[in-house]
Amino acid sequence: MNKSELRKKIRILKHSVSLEQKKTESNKVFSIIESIPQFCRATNVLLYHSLPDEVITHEFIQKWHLKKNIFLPYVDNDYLQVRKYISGELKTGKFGIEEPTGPEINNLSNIDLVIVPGMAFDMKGNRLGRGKGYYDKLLRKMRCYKIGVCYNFQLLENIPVEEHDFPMDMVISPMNIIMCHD
Ligand SMILES: Nc1nc2c(c(=O)[nH]1)N(C=O)[C@@H](CNc1ccc(C(=O)N[C@@H](CCC(=O)O)C(=O)O)cc1)CN2
Ligand SMILES: Nc1ncnc2c1ncn2[C@@H]1O[C@H](COP(=O)(O)OP(=O)(O)OP(=O)(O)O)[C@@H](O)[C@H]1O
Repeated sequence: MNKSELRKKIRILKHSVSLEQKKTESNKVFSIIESIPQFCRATNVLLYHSLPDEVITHEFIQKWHLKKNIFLPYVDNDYLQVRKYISGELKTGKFGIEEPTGPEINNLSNIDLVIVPGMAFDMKGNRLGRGKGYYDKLLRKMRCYKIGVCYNFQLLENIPVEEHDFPMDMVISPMNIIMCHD
């Protein structure tokens, strides 16, 4: 199956999960994240503000934003830029995503951990995104630990990989913790 066929398949599967189920599964994913050392020792965490079909981050952002520095991406033409999340300071951007309006950071090397959404991930840490290449371009500029998060049905044995795709170090679903490097 190629990338666009896979996206179609995942989109259909996403409709079979209720909001209640999504909330329960998202809580599981983020309680796993709270237990892993890469999160515990991180000061600066790049998260995402979830869309309705993604692992839900809203409560997690609220819970942690005063204890750690939480950063969120925003779409700037063909690239993602990063801003610090400040409570309540969000504005709907391109694609209907709530984006931060706080101070912009240029130095991505200060980010300790990035938590990445995806349409699907595989056991090697490969990621299938929404097909715009935004995260691929951002992640290759970042040296820090990268965790992909998804629901169980989004974790696949293999997904097609292209040269520009950037792999995760770990993938977490409610039922699986995949360490992607040997
Ligand atoms: N919550 C969240 N924030 C994110 C991303 C994401 O995937 N999730 N991004 C990850 O890159 C960036 C935004 N990229 C996005 C790219 C496409 C679509 C989207 O809705 N695409 C439609 C098709 C729209 C079109 O082609 O015009 C779709 O998937 O149905 C959304 C976000 C930055 N912020
Ligand atoms: N590092 C890069 N530099 C330039 N173009 C890139 C880069 N990475 C990806 N692209 C372009 O982005 C397009 C979409 O790539 P792909 O289908 O892998 O996106 P994706 O990872 O699924 O999406 P996203 O990262 O936005 O969630 C491709 O046509 C590719 O040419």
